[in-house]
Amino acid sequence: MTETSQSVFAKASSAIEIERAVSELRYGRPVLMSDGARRLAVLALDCVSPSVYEQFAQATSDTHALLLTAPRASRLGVPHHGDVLVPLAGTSFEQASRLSYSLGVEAPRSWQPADPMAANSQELARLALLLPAMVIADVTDRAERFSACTCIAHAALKGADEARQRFEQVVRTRVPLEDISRAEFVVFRGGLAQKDQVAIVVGSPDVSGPVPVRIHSSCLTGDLCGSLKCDCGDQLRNGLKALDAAGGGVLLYLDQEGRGTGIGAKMRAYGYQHLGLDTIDADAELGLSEDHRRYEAAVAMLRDLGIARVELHTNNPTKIAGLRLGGIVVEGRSPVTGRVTPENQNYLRTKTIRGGHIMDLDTLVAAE
Ligand SMILES: Nc1nc2c(ncn2[C@@H]2O[C@H](COP(=O)(O)OP(=O)(O)OP(=O)(O)O)[C@@H](O)[C@H]2O)c(=O)[nH]1
Ligand SMILES: [Zn+2]
Repeated sequence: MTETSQSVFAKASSAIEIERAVSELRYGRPVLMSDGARRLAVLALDCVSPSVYEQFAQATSDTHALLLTAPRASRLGVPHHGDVLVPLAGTSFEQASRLSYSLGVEAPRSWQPADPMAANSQELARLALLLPAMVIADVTDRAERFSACTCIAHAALKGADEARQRFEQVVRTRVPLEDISRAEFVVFRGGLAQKDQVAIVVGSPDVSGPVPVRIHSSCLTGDLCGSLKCDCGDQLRNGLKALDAAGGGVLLYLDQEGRGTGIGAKMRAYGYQHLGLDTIDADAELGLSEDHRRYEAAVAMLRDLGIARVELHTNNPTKIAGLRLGGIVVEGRSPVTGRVTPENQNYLRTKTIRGGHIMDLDTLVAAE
């Protein structure tokens, strides 16, 4: 064995540190973040039981604080443009949970702007598909109480997504699909703390020219169950048909449930939408910004399939920008529409007005 091959597994890379931290947070255990001088203990409120929260409060001698992200702080009326920390001394688990994501809560009386390391802990929540409700304490002078916890370097978080976008094909095989002449599912594995991703190759696209490509974010409710609350199911099936009609293309089915926030957050947001909030404000109540999706995985999959130029099937300008950022040439755009229903009309209107989606909703409504 050479020295080089020994060292590969001897040293934890930034990506490994992050994946370990993500896993620990999901199991409700604290992680330590360090910048060399300071050590912060971080706990994801979304995953802990009241007893673990109380243990954490004790171990930090009640110096723990709650991170309120900028969207949540703004919804609560905190007069600061940015993330803030709210001291939690004497605050129960239920009170902390209400403060981080319930409706109709009063603004906290005491808060301070979050320092960059505390604020960046929300990156771990994003990767873990958890609400960014992080309980944080500076434990520099009592780090031994957390010696059993995974520790990550703060610097590891910056640029980690870009650094870890290597994807490998695992398997490629045919799947007969209704109304589609020929389809192959190509499974990719890799990325940072990500599940397997799938590219559906429809027909035999000519990769020497611009390839018709649809980037579809997973939507359990719409894709699988025919939910009327969004247009995803129609877009998925219409998208595949459009690629077939174009003589072949690729649909990237990305593991990005709830615009990259996860099914738990999406269902909480639906609960708030039933009470009258629109899709963006509902996410903001949960501390989430408008769109958490990233497109490095899409770029890597396209490159692996030999595709450098695309005709993108989307109404979402962010997807176009995401591919361009990764060096894919987007030569054109085709709209992808689904049925407009009484249940999804407000959602589509919000995406158009507040989200910048390119959609002539009035014409679509008139055509129904
Ligand atoms: N957080 C949140 N996510 C939602 C909501 N409704 C739908 N989604 C998610 O939004 C995403 C929609 O993805 P896409 O079908 O790719 O749609 P898009 O971003 O509108 O872009 P195009 O369809 O390409 O125009 C899916 O991940 C859904 O799960 C919602 O109310 N809240
Ligand atoms: Zn949907």
